Amino acid sequence: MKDLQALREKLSCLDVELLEMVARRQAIVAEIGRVKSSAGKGTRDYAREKDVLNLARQTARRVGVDEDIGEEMFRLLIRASLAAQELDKVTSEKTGSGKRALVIGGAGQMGQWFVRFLSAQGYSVEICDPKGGASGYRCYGSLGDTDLSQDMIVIATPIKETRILLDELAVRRPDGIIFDISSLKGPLDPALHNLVAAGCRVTSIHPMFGPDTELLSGRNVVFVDLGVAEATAAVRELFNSTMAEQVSMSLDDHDHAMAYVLGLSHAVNIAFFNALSQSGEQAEGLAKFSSSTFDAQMDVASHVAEENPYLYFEIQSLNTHTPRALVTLLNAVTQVAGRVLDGDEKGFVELMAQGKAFLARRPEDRP
Ligand SMILES: O=C(O)C(=O)C[C@]1(C(=O)O)C=C[C@@H](O)C=C1
Repeated sequence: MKDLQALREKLSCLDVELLEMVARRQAIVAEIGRVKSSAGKGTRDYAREKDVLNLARQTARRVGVDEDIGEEMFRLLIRASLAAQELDKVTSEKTGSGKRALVIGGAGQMGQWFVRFLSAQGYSVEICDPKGGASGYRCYGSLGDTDLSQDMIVIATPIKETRILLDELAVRRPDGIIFDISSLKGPLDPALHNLVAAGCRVTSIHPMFGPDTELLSGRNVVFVDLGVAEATAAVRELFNSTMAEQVSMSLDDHDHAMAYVLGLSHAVNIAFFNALSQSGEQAEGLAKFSSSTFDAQMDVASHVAEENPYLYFEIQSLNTHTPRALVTLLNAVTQVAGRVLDGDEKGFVELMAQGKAFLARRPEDRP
């Protein structure tokens, strides 16, 4: 027993040293970030990352550590480097210095993300939300309480509410740049164009990431330009100091894509956990025999089950492209069932081959 305690104490000392070394690494990484930034270089350097990971694998092999563990550790460290360098860049560029921003729906999850993001850029952020705002921010209970004199107005509210707010803004015609972050654009089409017609500087974006996201590398922000180039350029500028991929799309192409990217993937997961819950099986029981595929699918499904069901219903029901996506899903399930129940091995293998060929076309460099 004494030996065990002595060994654990030795191990704890090493763990502390390991973390001290991580801190030293991060200090150097911060310096590298500033050097790259002042030389006008991008934050991410894939070639260098490859070298870092190769060195990690080689060293792991030499010292008798599993190579995958060596690589995993350094992937994690690189992610931490990128997140720190990105935040440093966003904060140091101070794009919003001396300017005011209003986040409507600033108490919601994505609203809070924008409050933090704009504050980091140096904006003086105000919140409009009946639920109140975070402490330290000026807060309005309703749109009627502010004179809308802010330089930037973000609308981060549910889709139906956004439509009403856009109509109100079209009447009041604020001077600032206006943008919404809704998951669907079709339901907002008339209201957005109303604002354009009213002479407002408005654009529409869709951040393709959740409110917990800290690092924008590998994440997409979709821009739906409404013909007011100045507004789109101003909102693009907000993301220029980040590593987010800026993607342009028309309003209809956006909703068409979202019927699959959001609608189909949500529906598959909702169907999956409901099939399980209606099967009579117990989650605890299944967990005992779970396979890696089942665990991975359960993780995604659990994530979906935690999301806001009202928002998820809006994403399904307000998209005119949803019926097509859902019918495609029904057909696909029917096909799988048909080939299995008919004992059609050749057909089943063909289905899997088709899917494999489709998936092989995904780009490799995802975060
Ligand atoms: O070498 C750099 O440019 C770094 O910023 C350091 C580092 C790393 O953590 O090793 C981080 C991000 C880059 O994409 C590559 C490597």
